[in-house]
Amino acid sequence: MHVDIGNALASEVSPGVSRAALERLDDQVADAHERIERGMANAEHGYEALNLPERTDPDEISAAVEPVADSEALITVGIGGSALGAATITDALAAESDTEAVYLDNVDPEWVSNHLEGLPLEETAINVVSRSGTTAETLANFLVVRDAFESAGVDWTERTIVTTGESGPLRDLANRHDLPSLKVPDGVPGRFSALSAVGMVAAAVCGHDLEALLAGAAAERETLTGSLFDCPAYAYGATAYALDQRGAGINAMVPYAESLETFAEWFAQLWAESLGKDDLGQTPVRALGVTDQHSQLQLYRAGPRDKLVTFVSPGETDDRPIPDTDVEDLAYLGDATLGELLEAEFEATEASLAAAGRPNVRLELEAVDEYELGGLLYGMEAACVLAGELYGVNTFEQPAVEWAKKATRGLLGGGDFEEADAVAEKTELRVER
Ligand SMILES: O=P(O)(O)OC[C@H]1O[C@H](O)[C@H](O)[C@@H](O)[C@@H]1O
Repeated sequence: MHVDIGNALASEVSPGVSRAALERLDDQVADAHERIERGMANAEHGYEALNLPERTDPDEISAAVEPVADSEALITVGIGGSALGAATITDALAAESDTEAVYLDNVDPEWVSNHLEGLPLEETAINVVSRSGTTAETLANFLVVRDAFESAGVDWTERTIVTTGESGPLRDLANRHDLPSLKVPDGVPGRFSALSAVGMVAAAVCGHDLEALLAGAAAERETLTGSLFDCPAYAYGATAYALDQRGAGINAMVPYAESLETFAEWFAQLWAESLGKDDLGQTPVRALGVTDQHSQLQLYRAGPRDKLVTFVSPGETDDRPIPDTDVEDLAYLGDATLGELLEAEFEATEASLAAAGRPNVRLELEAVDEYELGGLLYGMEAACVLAGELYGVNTFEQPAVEWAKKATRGLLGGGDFEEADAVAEKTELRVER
């Protein structure tokens, strides 16, 4: 991954960060890097995630998925960090796989039923992922999926792989049915676990190259040094932090490839859950080039100066010529390809923001393949850990998410939680038709 922060400089945009300020920030980056290296060396909670390129064993994952390796479809049941990393990888590489990868993260009943109805269950694998093994949405969806397999006369125990923590209800279930199971590595929070079994079981079932994913991540790990000027990941994390400090409290992630749309979702969880605490943090927004040029660009170029736009350039992609036409005004299109049009729109949009003095940063991939994806995921995780150090927040916890979880359990009779009482105490000011 390369990063270009030229359009974040104060000489070009506002808010922007001056070269002198970046130099000063680099001292803080050096201190943060020392802290990060120490955390990695001591396998501390969270920091341990940055050791995954060396710790993850691709052979263990390949062996676990062996019985279902050639499945026509794969249902991954998980949510948040237990789904988005896997989905980012398999969505990005979908064109290279014959396996249809489906993710059941939501519990919208109609949506779940629609997904299950179209699948050839006797040729479908189930990948259940939950670090805690207790997440209501995941466990509920798994029970629904199991039931659908049983109703279709398919033995789900032959087709299921479990990835979970050392203990918990899902671990018990895996043991009881003797299911192939993998462990969520210790010290790795869900949103930092894409490069472990959590994200890579789905990739393995879909036939992707796990070693290349890890090699790309390992190459990015090699760039982690004490200076943002030598490390793309730190350059991104430090620039995003500095811009937030100067008023760009929103970070719009805009990949210029359909295949990377899920990456923006993964990034949103990483950035929001890791940095959104103590009244601090930068709000991630998901967008897609070129589509959202025609819906959101107006705001990004002319709205409040509270945004950083992060572009992701996918590098080399398959191309398709635009057929010639005898309509004179459209003749210029016939000389181009769809890829050239996409690239021109990307460069034009980037320039249009810079010309309006709006900060933007470019993440560059050479291609959307395993190696580059491994580097992108690792690089953004390292950027996030660095940003967390600069903000001074606890990057690896998410206490605010727990409140609604408890309230939900309380409402469903799953225990006595005072949070559930607050639901009944809601203030109403209804406007009725
Ligand atoms: O993997 P699980 O324990 O099922 O957790 C899944 C997700 O749910 C939680 O609410 C957390 O906020 C996320 O960080 C986590 O990734």
